[in-house]
Amino acid sequence: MHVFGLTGGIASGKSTVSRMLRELGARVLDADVLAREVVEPGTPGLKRIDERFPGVVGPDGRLDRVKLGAHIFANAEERAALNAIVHPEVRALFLQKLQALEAEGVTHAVYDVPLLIETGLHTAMEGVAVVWVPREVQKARLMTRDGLLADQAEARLQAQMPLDDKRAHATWVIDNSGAPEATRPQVEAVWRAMLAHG
Ligand SMILES: CC(C)(COP(=O)(O)OP(=O)(O)OC[C@H]1O[C@@H](n2cnc3c(N)ncnc32)[C@H](O)[C@@H]1O)[C@@H](O)C(=O)NCCC(=O)NCCS
Ligand SMILES: Nc1ncnc2c1ncn2[C@@H]1O[C@H](COP(=O)(O)OP(=O)(O)OP(=O)(O)O)[C@@H](O)[C@H]1O
Repeated sequence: MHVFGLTGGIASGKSTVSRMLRELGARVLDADVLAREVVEPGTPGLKRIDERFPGVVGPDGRLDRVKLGAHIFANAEERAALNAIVHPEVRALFLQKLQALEAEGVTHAVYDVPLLIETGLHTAMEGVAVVWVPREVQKARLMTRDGLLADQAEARLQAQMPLDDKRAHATWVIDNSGAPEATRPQVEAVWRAMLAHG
């Protein structure tokens, strides 16, 4: 199995690129989706979160994501504690999903992970695509999409590794600063390059 990483920054267009890859026939595993699955009601992951972060599991037995998000995005130590619970579970589920794809006969898969480079996982990938836009474009799209003020958008940008640093780890840089029509052919070229492996 050939596995490639896809990453970017907040509002850089990773979801847009992931959708284009799927349209081309790529099988894409999404770490954000896996991270939701491992904290479904009744999972050992949710039990550990409930123990470590009292009050974030509601009376319905579901994780209050807004509450936990407000808590961990404001505090690096608490964020690390959450990561220590969730990331190993995500890793195990990823390997399980990968095996299932392999059993289906899939030879090339893409793993879409916002924190791919921050967690060092990029070194385990056969290649890494980084969705890049200039910082001003990133900030403007973030403000528009999430209805944020400039300083709120700035705080979120500052919680992440800058895209200019991420691109230094890229096998392929997808420049999403133009119209989607300008991004699509780049995504096609990256998918062709991925398929050329193996
Ligand atoms: C804190 C939680 C409950 C907030 O949930 P919410 O539904 O509001 O956000 P969602 O999960 O859709 O994430 C949105 C984006 O936030 C960023 N983000 C999420 N978790 C983290 C983190 N631990 N550190 C830095 N950025 C993060 C990513 O860019 C992600 O794409 C949730 O993000 C979570 O459980 N995070 C820990 C797991 C994790 O690290 N997930 C990221 C990929 S494995
Ligand atoms: N090429 C483009 N031109 C104009 N707008 C775009 C383009 N690509 C994406 N956008 C818009 O920018 C915003 C961010 O894009 P998208 O949601 O794909 O980013 P993302 O990297 O997946 O973000 P996050 O990780 O925060 O979920 C969206 O509102 C999207 O519609």
